[in-house]
Amino acid sequence: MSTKDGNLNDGRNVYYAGKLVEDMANEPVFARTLKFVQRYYELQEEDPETYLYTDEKGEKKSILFMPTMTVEDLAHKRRIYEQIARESYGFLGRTPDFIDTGIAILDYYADVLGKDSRCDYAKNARDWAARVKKHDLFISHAIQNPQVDRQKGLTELLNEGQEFAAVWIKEERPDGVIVRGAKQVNTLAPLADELLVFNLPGLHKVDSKFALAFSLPLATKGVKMVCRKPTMKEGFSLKDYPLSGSFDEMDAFIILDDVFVPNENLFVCGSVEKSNAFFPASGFFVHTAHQDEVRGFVKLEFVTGLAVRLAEKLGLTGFLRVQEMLGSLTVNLEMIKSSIIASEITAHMENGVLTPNMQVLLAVRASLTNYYDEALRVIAEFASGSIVGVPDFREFENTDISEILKTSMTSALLSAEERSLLLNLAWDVTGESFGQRQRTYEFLHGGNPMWIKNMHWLTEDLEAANQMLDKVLENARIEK
Ligand SMILES: Cc1cc2nc3c(=O)[nH]c(=O)nc-3n(C[C@H](O)[C@H](O)[C@H](O)COP(=O)(O)OP(=O)(O)OC[C@H]3O[C@@H](n4cnc5c(N)ncnc54)[C@H](O)[C@@H]3O)c2cc1C
Repeated sequence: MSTKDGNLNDGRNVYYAGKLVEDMANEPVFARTLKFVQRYYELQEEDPETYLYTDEKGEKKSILFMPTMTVEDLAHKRRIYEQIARESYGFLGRTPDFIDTGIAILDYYADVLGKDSRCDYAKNARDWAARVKKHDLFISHAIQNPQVDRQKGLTELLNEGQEFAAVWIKEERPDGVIVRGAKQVNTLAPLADELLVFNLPGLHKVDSKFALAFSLPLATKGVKMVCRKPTMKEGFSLKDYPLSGSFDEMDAFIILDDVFVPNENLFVCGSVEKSNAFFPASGFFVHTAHQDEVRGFVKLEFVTGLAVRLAEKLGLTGFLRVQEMLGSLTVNLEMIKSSIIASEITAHMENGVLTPNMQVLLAVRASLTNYYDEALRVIAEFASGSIVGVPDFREFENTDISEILKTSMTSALLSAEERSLLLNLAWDVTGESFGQRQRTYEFLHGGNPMWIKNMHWLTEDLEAANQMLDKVLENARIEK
């Protein structure tokens, strides 16, 4: 049973539309998206030269598991991320390649996890990475805690009786721990093989009960995934909903209801210091960011292309204001493309792995949120009221109205049906719940932009700026 095989009826507890899902394949919202997630595996069969590599044991593995040693390795992986993202036009954010990037280098970073009297966490992480690579498992990740009260610490909340404000160690046993709690959103978890649970940095000394990182199969007893409402519209064709008809990237609220985590699945247990180190010091943060920004670039490319297409087909390109708006979008796109390449060229060796420049990737992440929004605003403005004047596509087959409808909606640039298709695509991206979820995703999935910017200025190299400032101030000071 695995994502790769597509048989997900392994006893996992997925709650959707008010009931426990009996057969995942019978729910279109899962089945249709799964097909696109599985493209990741199909590409390996279709083009093994590009999508596989030979590891140190001489075994063929997904190229995503290849540790990056040279700038060309990073560039090669970028091209792979791009191709995988193009399968969903960038609208599936958490395809298997995202966590694969961290698994690829975990061997090199695992020592940071150390060991204690319970177990050897570094070995656990290495064994897990080897298993994930061998079976090419799809790992979903759950980091962010439910938004209960961000002004209070986790221990304080637990003492107040909030058992689901985060995931905590309820009971310690010689062979493992019982954990309880929740994570607020986990994208594509219902379709994955395993769940990787960990914390962002920020635990306090008193929070040792919350200091955890572990992975579990989704069918583990006590793991409950409660899905949000669908954005996919059933009963309509792709002509009406070209994107939302295919790519509902389901998000779920994760409940861990007294779940047993065996020692061998633990990567952190009880150490606040290790929990705070897990994301940045395991290499996951930076390597997943490389994949994530490339995927974001593909999506930005898609919406930029859509804006240009709309301007052309709706006869808007003669207006100076429209030309400036389009230029702004293509400038944004070029900035993102070049910056991703810059993050590779300015990479550095870390723990024996060539690691992209995080400062550049964070700049991309912070900018993408704004650039994506800008493209959406341009699309909405260009498509204007036309976007909500598009009929149900079935009207084009309705003999009562079809002829006059086609005549009245056709322009010199577009037939009625082509015009409706294009506007439906624009509506999917800007207006539909699908588009709104995608917008929220771009704004928040990589962390609150507030924190990204906070991190960025604190770590920016401003030495040259400071030297100039010192010089100009000194010159002014010494003037007689
Ligand atoms: C569509 C979507 C998919 C996602 N998928 C995943 C996933 O698969 N796995 C996963 O782990 N996460 C996922 N996320 C969660 C994502 O990681 C978080 O939403 C994101 O990190 C923001 O955190 P938050 O929602 O807890 O907001 P918070 O950081 O709590 O921010 C909420 C508000 O409170 C303010 N605030 C919070 N703390 C402070 C403070 N200390 N000081 C001042 N102001 C503060 C913020 O400015 C903001 O206005 C997803 C999110 C979205 C929207």
